[in-house]
Amino acid sequence: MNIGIIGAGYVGLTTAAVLAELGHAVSCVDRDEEKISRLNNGVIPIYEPGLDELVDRHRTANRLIFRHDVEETVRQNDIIMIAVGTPSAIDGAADLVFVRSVLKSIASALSDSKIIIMKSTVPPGTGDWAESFLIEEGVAKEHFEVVSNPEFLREGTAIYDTFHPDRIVIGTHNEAAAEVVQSLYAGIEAKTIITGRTEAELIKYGSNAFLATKLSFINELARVCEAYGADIMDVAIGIGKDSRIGEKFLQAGIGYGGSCLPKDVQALMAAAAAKNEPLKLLQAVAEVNDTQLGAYVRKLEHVLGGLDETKHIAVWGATFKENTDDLRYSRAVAIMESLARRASTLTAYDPLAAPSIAGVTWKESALAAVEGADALVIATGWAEFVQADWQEVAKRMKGSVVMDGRNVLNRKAIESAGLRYVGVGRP
Ligand SMILES: NC(=O)c1ccc[n+]([C@@H]2O[C@H](COP(=O)([O-])OP(=O)(O)OC[C@H]3O[C@@H](n4cnc5c(N)ncnc54)[C@H](O)[C@@H]3O)[C@@H](O)[C@H]2O)c1
Ligand SMILES: O=c1ccn([C@@H]2O[C@H](COP(=O)(O)OP(=O)(O)O[C@H]3O[C@H](CO)[C@@H](O)[C@H](O)[C@H]3O)[C@@H](O)[C@H]2O)c(=O)[nH]1
Repeated sequence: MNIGIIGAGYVGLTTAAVLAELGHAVSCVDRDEEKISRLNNGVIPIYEPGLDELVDRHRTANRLIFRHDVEETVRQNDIIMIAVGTPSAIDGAADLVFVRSVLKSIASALSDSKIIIMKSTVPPGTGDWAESFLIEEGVAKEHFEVVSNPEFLREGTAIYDTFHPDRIVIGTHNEAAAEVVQSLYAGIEAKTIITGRTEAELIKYGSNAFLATKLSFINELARVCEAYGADIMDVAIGIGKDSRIGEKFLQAGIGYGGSCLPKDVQALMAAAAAKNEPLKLLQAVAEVNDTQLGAYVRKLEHVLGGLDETKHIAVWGATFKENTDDLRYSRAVAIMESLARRASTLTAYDPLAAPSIAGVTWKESALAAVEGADALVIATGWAEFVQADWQEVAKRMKGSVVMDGRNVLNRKAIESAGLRYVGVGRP
């Protein structure tokens, strides 16, 4: 099938590459001309394991093309997929400015029958609104069908997740359209859930809100563990073994970040509040996440016997999690911003990113960053940090404190190097 994907970001680019691999002819369009010209020169603008190889293969075979003319892409493809960003507005609601602008372009180009797939994460009711918007813009109802098809991939494992989703959700009451959308994914083995449009939109928000709830739950329980001298890692294993709860997403740490969980929790709260249904549970989930970092900085302060201008702190990690270059709502960046206001020297290293943060000096390697440090904070769980040479780290540091903000390190290896291990919710 001919598919036009609008938005060449983490979702658009990954989906485009996977659909090309499944045998479709895909045009991926972005208004960012520089991004498109880089893609046409074989430069992938984001880091996502396996993406470059897949894009390269299909671009060279002409099954995947990159362009920046949205209207032309709409005219030439029967299936249009919207994968633009839906960031948080000031009040936390999803800002649909990019979606609206894409719909305007679609309206101006649409003349024959199209299926418009909403891949972007959008609030409940957006599909209905998009349909009314297109009609108001003069498009005949019989010329299009808006279908919700939310995306559940995780950054860092986006290609794998797209080929092996837990489920494919298709939101439409139009059977013919549902069949066409389902056929796009032929070759992928997954349960397909065909439901209403608003239900599909809420499945996406409900999923992210539930994942965030699991994380804030375990992070809050980690605080109780700390107070009682218990180990959250053991507690989480015991809890997760109950199949009704599940073992995944129970890793305590300095809080969840990224471009999705924080914004989608806020957007669902805003959507619910707009209907006079304030979500108290999610409010608490967000609050726990917002205070998790502060609790950890206070712990560092306590362990160091004060955090002031005499201290040199090293931080490993900048991205919001490992295996991505994405810095959006990164807790690692937030912890550096907080520490930079208090410590005299802050050195940092990340394998992929070195964002400009006042007071932070970026080093070329993990070992260079710890030179002379009183304490080391692990803010992102990169494998490189897990596998560090702790004897060498101990030699280079001035102090001995290793704060494992992601509970990923091998405690024994650290302690046998003479260093002091401090995790989250661990004795
Ligand atoms: N990143 C993820 O892991 C992930 C996973 C699932 C769902 N989502 C959702 O998918 C959507 C996209 O997320 P993302 O992370 O890929 O965003 P992104 O910011 O990486 O990419 C969005 C792209 O859309 C382009 N764009 C914006 N307006 C445009 C327009 N009018 N015409 C053409 N291109 C335009 C931007 O230039 C950008 O390249 C969001 O709604 C997000 O919540 C993201
Ligand atoms: O046990 C865990 C798991 C994750 N995290 C943190 O939670 C955040 C989010 O992680 P993850 O969900 O793996 O990353 P995303 O790529 O943001 O993926 C989420 O957001 C996407 C965008 O909506 C969805 O598609 C995915 O299903 C959903 O997992 C990161 O800061 C992680 O460090 C933890 O602290 N402990």
